[in-house]
Amino acid sequence: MGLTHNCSDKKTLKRWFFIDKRVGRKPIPSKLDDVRASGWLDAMKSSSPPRKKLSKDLGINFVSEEEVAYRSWALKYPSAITSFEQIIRNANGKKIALFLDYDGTLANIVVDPERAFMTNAMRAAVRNVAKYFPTAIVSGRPRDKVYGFVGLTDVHYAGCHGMDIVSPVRETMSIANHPNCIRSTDKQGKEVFLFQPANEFIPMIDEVFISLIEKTKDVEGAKVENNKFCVSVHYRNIDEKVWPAVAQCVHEVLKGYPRLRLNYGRKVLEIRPIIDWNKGKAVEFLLESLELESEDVLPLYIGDDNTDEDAFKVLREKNRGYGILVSSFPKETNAFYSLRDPSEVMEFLKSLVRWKKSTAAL
Ligand SMILES: O=P(O)(O)OC[C@H]1O[C@H](O[C@H]2O[C@H](CO)[C@@H](O)[C@H](O)[C@H]2O)[C@H](O)[C@@H](O)[C@@H]1O
Repeated sequence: MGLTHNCSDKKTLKRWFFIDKRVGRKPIPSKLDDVRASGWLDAMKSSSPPRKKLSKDLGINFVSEEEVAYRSWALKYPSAITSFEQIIRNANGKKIALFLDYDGTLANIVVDPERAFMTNAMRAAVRNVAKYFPTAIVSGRPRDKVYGFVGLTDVHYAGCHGMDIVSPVRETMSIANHPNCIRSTDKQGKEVFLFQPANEFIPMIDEVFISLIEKTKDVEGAKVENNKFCVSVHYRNIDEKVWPAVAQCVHEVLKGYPRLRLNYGRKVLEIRPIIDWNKGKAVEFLLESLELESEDVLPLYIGDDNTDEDAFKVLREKNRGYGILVSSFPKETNAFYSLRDPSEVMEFLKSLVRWKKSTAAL
């Protein structure tokens, strides 16, 4: 009983499920060796581990195993809240610039990507912090979409993992003459640079999107998002037993597109162009266009996902600033500091504002 190439074959998908439930056998036919051998499944499983239930406090001083592991990990990546004074000391009078990821950083992870709203309290915190520090949001979502969620005009936006940036015009920028850097006007009528280095991939991304919608149409819980320069295939709401079939669909489609590659996000497979551009490059671009490339600027980048690692890496390697990883479980990272979740991100942003106000009053 082999699995056909066509993952939208209803019978095949049902068969996967049924056999596994009935006899507990692994329903992995040979074609799936591709996705297993290449480590896709392991990466899918580890991309966003489910929150383990914390053991109940039984009235005695009890710290769960997970908490012990987290605390020991946090010795290497200390909390940006408890290390706040240290961060400020290290800034040593430099101007702080803030880069913020969206999903999992400014908004909690939720089952429906269309409903990943940020709270009004978080919006107010971002609005306030942007009054005192240059602030940019760098998201995997299309720029318009993330703007739709955030709705603030005083922050800068880079969408699609940095493949869709609007920035102030700066004639001296090396990238100003790049064919994909065009002058445009923003919603307020201001002249801006629109930098979309993966422009030529839009038709290819549309094609892949249509083909993945078709192939996954019978997979319960599958969601395919067209993010203009990349495609997200969400498996958060798919039964884990069907993940190999979904991985296989994506694998099959990608075979026909050697100029596209795969990234793992939080319960999402992200297909994107093979170009030398990522969130790290986007941060460098924004630092330059916002005239923040000087040594007197300390960039802080807060993010929760694998794609944010590119930005953490740039800051670490260039010894420029600090990455702050948002994670409630231990994870290898290029960040320097950590925060557990968006509520701690909000607390950190508020601390920055309080500190700025207190020093301004001196
Ligand atoms: O760079 P980000 O702003 O973090 O965007 C990355 C992806 O975020 C969204 O997916 C994630 O959040 C969803 C809502 O909480 C969640 O349902 C999903 O499981 C997460 O992977 C977005 O939908 C993706 O397109 C972005 O690439």
